[in-house]
Amino acid sequence: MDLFESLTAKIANKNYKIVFPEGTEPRIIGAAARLNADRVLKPILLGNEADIHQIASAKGFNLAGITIIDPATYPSEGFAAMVTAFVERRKGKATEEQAQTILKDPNYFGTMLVYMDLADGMVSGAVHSTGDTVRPALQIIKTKPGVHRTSGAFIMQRGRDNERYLFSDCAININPNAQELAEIAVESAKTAELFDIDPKVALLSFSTMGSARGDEVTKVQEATKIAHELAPDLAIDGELQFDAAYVPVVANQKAPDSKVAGQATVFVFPELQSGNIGYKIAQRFGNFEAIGPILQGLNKPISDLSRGSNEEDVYKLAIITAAQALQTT
Ligand SMILES: CC(C)(COP(=O)(O)OP(=O)(O)OC[C@H]1O[C@@H](n2cnc3c(N)ncnc32)[C@H](O)[C@@H]1OP(=O)(O)O)[C@@H](O)C(=O)NCCC(=O)NCCS
Ligand SMILES: CC(=O)OP(=O)(O)O
Repeated sequence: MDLFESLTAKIANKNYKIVFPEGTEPRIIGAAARLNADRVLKPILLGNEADIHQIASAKGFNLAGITIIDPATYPSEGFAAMVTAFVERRKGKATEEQAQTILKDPNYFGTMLVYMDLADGMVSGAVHSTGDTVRPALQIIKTKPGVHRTSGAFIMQRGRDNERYLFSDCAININPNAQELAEIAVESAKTAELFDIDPKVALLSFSTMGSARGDEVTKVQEATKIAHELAPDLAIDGELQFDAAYVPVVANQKAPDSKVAGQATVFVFPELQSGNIGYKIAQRFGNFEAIGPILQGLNKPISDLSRGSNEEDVYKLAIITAAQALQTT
């Protein structure tokens, strides 16, 4: 079964509420209208109601039954409760006065709806940068016990036979150290399983099993060792060049003893430059559909779109976000 058919079946009838802070963006409105019409989930659009309806009617989108919340006119009691919850969560890092201003930002407002269980997940980033989209989640939702860093994974899929992989971290950690990279690898395996990918995890480098030297290579070697300690039962190996990880004949030559080389399904990049560039090359040259970034390791699901996303990407990432909610509700 197609991944999205199977995820849609899993979340059907759960009525998950997914909040979209960029409620006046046509790609968001279009995706929300479809998600609502398909009865996949309950979208909440943030923004000025008149503006949203005007854009929807110009584009022919039907918003009947969709909740619209305008943070500017949110009931004062509800806003006061939000301010109190935010100040308490930030523990001395924001005053009440600062909170009043911060919570006017739609990404903070939407994240607070999730934190306060008024929504089950959030999808944003079609207009905002990743930093502006995820910072509220890092500060408010925070990571699950035992996870130190959230990271951003992409499901990469292509073709009718559902060729599907996971790439990470393509979104968050600019230069993770060995410990952080190991944790990203282990979290990525869990994300892969959630989306029906059998995790065989390759820690990528420009070196395969010591073929080159340098601090960058040592970091990946150390991360592989730590990842083995963190998850001894996981199929995980490194350091591997991409061809050694992906192409069986190259794997035979470069890493003949590896149980991952040549058959990797989860590709962990050594730092963000290569991760972000790598997924976009596979997407734009390789015709892979890139769904994400899916934020891993957070207490509740928050997803960050690429600003290059289209309506279909928004639709699919909302389904992924609701599917993550299955794990947390
Ligand atoms: C994600 C990012 C915005 C966070 O940067 P930042 O806001 O400057 O982070 P700070 O160091 O000020 O930390 C802010 C808070 O987030 C937390 N945090 C930062 N990075 C985190 C991570 N990876 N996981 C979990 N928490 C994190 C900090 O602990 C801090 O929490 P606190 O305020 O409760 O103490 C930054 O790492 C970044 O810009 N990454 C690249 C994003 C990007 O452009 N990607 C490419 C396109 S997808
Ligand atoms: C994930 C990503 O690269 O996001 P953007 O294209 O918005 O920078």
